[in-house]
Amino acid sequence: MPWELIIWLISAALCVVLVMQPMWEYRLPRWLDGIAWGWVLGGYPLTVGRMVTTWRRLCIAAGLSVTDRPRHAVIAGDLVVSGSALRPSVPRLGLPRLTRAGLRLTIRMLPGQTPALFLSAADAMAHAWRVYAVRVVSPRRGWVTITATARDPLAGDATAPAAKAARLLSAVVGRTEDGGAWTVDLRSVPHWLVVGATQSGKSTLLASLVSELAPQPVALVGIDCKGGLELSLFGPRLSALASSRTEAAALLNALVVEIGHRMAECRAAGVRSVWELPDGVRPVPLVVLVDEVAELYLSDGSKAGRAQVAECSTALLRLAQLGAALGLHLVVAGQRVGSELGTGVTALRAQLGGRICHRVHDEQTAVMVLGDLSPDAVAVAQSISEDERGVAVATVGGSWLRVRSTHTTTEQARMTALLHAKSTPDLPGLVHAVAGGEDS
Ligand SMILES: Nc1ncnc2c1ncn2[C@@H]1O[C@H](COP(=O)(O)OP(=O)(O)OP(=O)(O)O)[C@@H](O)[C@H]1O
Repeated sequence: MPWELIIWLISAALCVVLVMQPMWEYRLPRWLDGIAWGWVLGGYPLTVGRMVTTWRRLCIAAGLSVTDRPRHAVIAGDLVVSGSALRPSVPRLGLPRLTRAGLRLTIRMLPGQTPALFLSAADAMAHAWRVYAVRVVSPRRGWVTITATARDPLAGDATAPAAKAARLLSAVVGRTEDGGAWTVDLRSVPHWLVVGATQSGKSTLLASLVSELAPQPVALVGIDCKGGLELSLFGPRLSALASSRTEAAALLNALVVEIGHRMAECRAAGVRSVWELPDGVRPVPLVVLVDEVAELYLSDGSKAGRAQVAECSTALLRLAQLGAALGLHLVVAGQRVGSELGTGVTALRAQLGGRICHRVHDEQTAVMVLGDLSPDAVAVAQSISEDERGVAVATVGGSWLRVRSTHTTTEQARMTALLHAKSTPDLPGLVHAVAGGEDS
């Protein structure tokens, strides 16, 4: 049977299966819910066909080919002809593996090639394969992983795929561009920095995070120097809330004292972290949410103001440096975290290993958030438009991904906080510190 006929028969069979989708889809097991069958049965085979047929031409046109022959040849005596070899080598196309929203393949680079070459060819690949976007990362030396996304999975209403956080301090806060659940896991990455212009979706992300952490046995502590406007929504589920810089300084100092106690406990038990303490003895994990961090660093110029900024800055830095092993986690949000706020904020930023960058106004902000960990993500963060609220670039498992938070409304956040108010751990030391700060 000629190949053409086999391909035609397979295509016809796939078309019939697609047309009959309503008749068989409801019989499928639940774990197959939400699969884009149009992509699986139609788009995926077509895209693989395009990849196979265009790969060689694409590599040559996009500069991904190499030639192992010399660029000139001696024809006779001192007559030399130079030029490009007629048949350059191209990297071997790996096996395209199906994902929920597209496909992924791994390619071994040829000697002398660098990931930057493939990175700059990403747009050409998306064009040749007619997919929404292509992303290239290099998980290990000599290899690149190419992820093609069929359509933008972050467009439209952003509800996270039905997934449950697997363990304590981990929260499913939205979805990723490859169609999976976006999980912020504070046990793997203890501290996070969330940056974005006004109305980009920072508070909504914090609301999703709090909604996920609220049912867990953790203490949530808020610092919101915008008068508590944002975080007071979660009031019933917060163990303490500071709504001015004076209160914040008092609360941060009380947290430093708390981690001092935890350190002493660990030392007495001969362990290196609270996670090694037995269940009944281990202190409750603390998650400190800071909204608009710049407010902690901006002083009115007075001596007292400067002293308070220094106090907050030192305390936050100590918490970031020592907190992870002692069950204290920071989630710090703001519009900018530049060096204009002082050296303290730069030192703090270096301690916040998890980064989430929403839409930003300028390149420097994106560089500040992602430049040191994922320089190739800077341009992607800058391309987030005003309409893409809640869309961000986030560091995920040593790499980065475009993500979108679950759209948690003010009302939903308030209800969740009320519902789980009973699980709020009592931390009188922190509450007294805030009250003391309020009085002074
Ligand atoms: N994931 C999302 N999906 C849909 N809409 C969203 C999403 N995230 C945020 N929004 C919408 O964007 C708007 C701004 O969101 P949000 O208040 O979280 O931004 P922000 O960065 O905290 O702003 P500000 O700094 O001014 O407080 C809200 O109207 C919200 O409903």
